Amino acid sequence: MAWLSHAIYLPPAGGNFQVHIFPTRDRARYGGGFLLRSSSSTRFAAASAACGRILSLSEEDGSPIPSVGFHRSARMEVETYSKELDVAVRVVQMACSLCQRVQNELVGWKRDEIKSKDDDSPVTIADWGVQATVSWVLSQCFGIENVSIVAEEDVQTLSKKDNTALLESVVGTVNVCLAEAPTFGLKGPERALGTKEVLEAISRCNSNGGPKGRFWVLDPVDGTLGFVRGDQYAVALALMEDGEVILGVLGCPNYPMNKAWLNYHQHYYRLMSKLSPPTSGCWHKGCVMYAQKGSGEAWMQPLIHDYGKFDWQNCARKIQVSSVSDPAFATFCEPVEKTNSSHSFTAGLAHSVGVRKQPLRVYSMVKYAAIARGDAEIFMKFARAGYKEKIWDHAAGVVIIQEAGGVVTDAGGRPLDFSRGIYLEGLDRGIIACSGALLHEKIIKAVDASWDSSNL
Ligand SMILES: Nc1ncnc2c1ncn2[C@@H]1O[C@H](COP(=O)(O)OS(=O)(=O)O)[C@@H](OP(=O)(O)O)[C@H]1O
Ligand SMILES: [Mg+2]
Ligand SMILES: [Mg+2]
Ligand SMILES: [Mg+2]
Repeated sequence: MAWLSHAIYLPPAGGNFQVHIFPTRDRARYGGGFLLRSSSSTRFAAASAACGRILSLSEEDGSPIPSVGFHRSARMEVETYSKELDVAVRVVQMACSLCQRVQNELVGWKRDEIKSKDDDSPVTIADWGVQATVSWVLSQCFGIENVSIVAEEDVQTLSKKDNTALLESVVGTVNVCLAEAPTFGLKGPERALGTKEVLEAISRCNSNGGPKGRFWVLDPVDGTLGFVRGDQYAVALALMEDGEVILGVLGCPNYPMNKAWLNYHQHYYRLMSKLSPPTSGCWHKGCVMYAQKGSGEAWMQPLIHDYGKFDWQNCARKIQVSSVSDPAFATFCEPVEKTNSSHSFTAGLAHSVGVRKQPLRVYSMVKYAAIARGDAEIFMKFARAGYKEKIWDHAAGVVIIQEAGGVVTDAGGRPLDFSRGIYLEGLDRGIIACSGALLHEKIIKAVDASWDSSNL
């Protein structure tokens, strides 16, 4: 925890600058928090990035700051998350490397290595492997007693007697990945983990979330269906504090830094690797996006295979949502599977607001990534009645879109509530993410106009 005193922040490296504080009325974007503005616009980025979540604000004499107005001088208690963000980005990079290795071996997979869960959704070595790896690394970096994780997978299937070969594969995959930790600037285990330790690491992710305290939210492989089909998927890690998403990191191993390579990627997979990749080096490496709430910035870096040789902060580039606000030129994306979201309802909505392009159907939170970096303008998801959205399917993506300048709410225009356990309780009808407020408002109105006549 750090203090911003008299509106002058002294960064650890020295130097100082003024920070002006504005209460924000933009609840959908900032959840009613405070915005920081430095006295010089060039310093704004540094100021907001340097400041973490604001815990309290008061006048110099300690009296509370009124809720409106402009403050030149204030005391500000902030929580900084630089270590958490650094570790989260590195471990997501490691997890992407694990997934790529497993996906590349996919062709040789036996069917029994892809398991079906009770809801018939698939789960693989990569899902368990990433969950074990992230859990182990976070515990190692922050202390086992300080780490609480809400995550998708459990050990039920893996612990069954007839799945010992599968469990062995998971343990092997985790150990190969953890052995790489030093190349990502992280500490690996002194000796390979045993079966018990891997199972423990997976099962430790048993937090139920909620409105208080700090916990991580992990979807080890989001879009497992896309993953097993050789298509898009994401590794999603978020940090929550007192019910708010503070950090979001999204690893997208098949989503190239440059959109132009995406078509190539799809073509490449369709032809089952009969093509040789383009010569431009890292086309296939995918990307990792990340953002810290309230910073007003979102970043993207390529998948990196050797952190030791890489100055990752310098190879990151800032991302921003698209500036297109005319629906006629907008692209809307949605889930691939129509069982996950009503394609007919969104087609009607798109038509009624004047969207002309065909929907971009993409597996996983790569849809959030597409909005955050301006490859698409609208994301809509309307699950069937009775389905409850889980926080790990959205947390990381939401904060990244918001910090890249976009808007994410439910269909009633309210922010998604991540504070009520593992589900997005109280979600009104569906999820709408847009690059800007204008498009967002149009979609919300269109939902209201057509909801009653829908079968949802
Ligand atoms: N019935 C139903 N309705 C809505 N959502 C569901 C449903 N079943 C599953 N899921 C969750 O959807 C995650 C994948 O969502 P997507 O939006 O990427 O859908 S799709 O794969 O593109 O069709 C997927 O995440 P992963 O399990 O991590 O792949 C699920 O949590
Ligand atoms: Mg799943
Ligand atoms: Mg998921
Ligand atoms: Mg998953």
